[in-house]
Amino acid sequence: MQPIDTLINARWVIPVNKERDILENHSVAIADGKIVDILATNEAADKYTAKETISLQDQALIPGFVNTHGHAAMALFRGMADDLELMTWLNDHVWPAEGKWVSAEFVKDGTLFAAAEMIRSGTTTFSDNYFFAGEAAKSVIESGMRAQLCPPVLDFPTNWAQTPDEHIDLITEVMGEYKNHSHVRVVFGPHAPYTCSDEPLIRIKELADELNVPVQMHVHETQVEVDGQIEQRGNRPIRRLKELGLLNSKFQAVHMTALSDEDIDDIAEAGAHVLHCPESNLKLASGFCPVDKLQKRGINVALGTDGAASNNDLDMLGEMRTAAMLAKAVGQNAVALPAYEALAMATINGAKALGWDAEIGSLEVGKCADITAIALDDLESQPLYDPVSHIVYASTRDQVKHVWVNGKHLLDDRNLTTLDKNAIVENAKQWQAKIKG
Ligand SMILES: CSC[C@H]1O[C@@H](n2cnc3c(O)ncnc32)[C@H](O)[C@@H]1O
Ligand SMILES: [Zn+2]
Repeated sequence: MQPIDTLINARWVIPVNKERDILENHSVAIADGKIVDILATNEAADKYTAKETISLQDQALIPGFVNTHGHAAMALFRGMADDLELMTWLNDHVWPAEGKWVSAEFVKDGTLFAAAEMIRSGTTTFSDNYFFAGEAAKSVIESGMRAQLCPPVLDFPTNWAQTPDEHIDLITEVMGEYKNHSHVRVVFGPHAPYTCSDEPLIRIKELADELNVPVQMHVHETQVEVDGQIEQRGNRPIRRLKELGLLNSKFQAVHMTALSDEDIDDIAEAGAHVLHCPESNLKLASGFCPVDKLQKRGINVALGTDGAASNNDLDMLGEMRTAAMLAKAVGQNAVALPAYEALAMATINGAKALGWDAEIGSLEVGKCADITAIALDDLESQPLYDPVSHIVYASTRDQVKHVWVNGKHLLDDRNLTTLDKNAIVENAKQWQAKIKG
């Protein structure tokens, strides 16, 4: 008998591996935060003595969701400015509000608030494109989640820094603090082609190469952006980034609508990743990312919610369903993005996009035990022919019952173990009262 920390028995284990397996009546054995075995439940009891055994009847274990793009602390602006197109939303509402309210305290509180929502909807790793990254990092660690932090660089002053160089210096400082951290990675997050001139982008490219870190950026969010950049700089945004040397296999391009065939060639040749945020794109009427076309060119497409101020939730189950539906509509092809591929987009593709796939993104021996359990026992999940179909097309986040990160139980039968839900709700209400004035 081999000693382990945790044995989870489940009706289904969906590893999201290359074989696209669905394993029935299987168990996941965990020791030192890692998956050490996945085996039939009737064999597990004879092989392992676990400090803790958890049996989940009619629940499915999947890899924790990887939310590849968002602005966590903006959860405190949820519902503040709805039903607007991107530039009106940013210029007339979001940027003025950020100028008034964003601070170290706002980011600490907002990131904890967002982390609580993400854990309760099955996300184990997220990417955060926001200011005061040092504060965000502390909240990530408190929550027990993993995060890629990509603090922004903009041409204009923000509450975090006055100049592009000051933004970059602050980013490299936080990067140094969290070098080799197991749960936090810090990368560059230049905001967008229309807010970043060549000079800071060239400096970011040089530093990213030197430090071997990714770059994440909003690119081709709308047709208006593309047309404006052609007029202002004589180039399409993706081509400009290629010419500046930024487009490579560590580049994470958020949104990617309004794409020409040449844009797709540029992304495919570079091996860059596309971070698709379907609900934010729909709500801001930004445009459509041609997911099916990109995947057929071998481009890795991952999934993100964007911030709760434009989505308006941080729910990867909902995002996955929307992505699967929208891919069919945009591709005019009902076969586009089938259920298992949508699940892969929300898990292993996200891990690949963040360069974290050696450790997370699938349930495989040797990987970290970042696991989400979804209940499929209630009326809404019957009859059940295929658990993956139900997870993608017929499940809601209240069905997320358990979440583990690195083997640590962060959500236990829908109760947060690292965060105080009532205190977080109270704190969010206080921010709302202040912001509303
Ligand atoms: C890059 S982080 C800081 C910056 O980005 C703004 N932002 C939030 N959501 C979006 C979006 O969908 N497109 C462009 N910019 C966005 C956020 O408010 C911050 O100012
Ligand atoms: Zn965004």
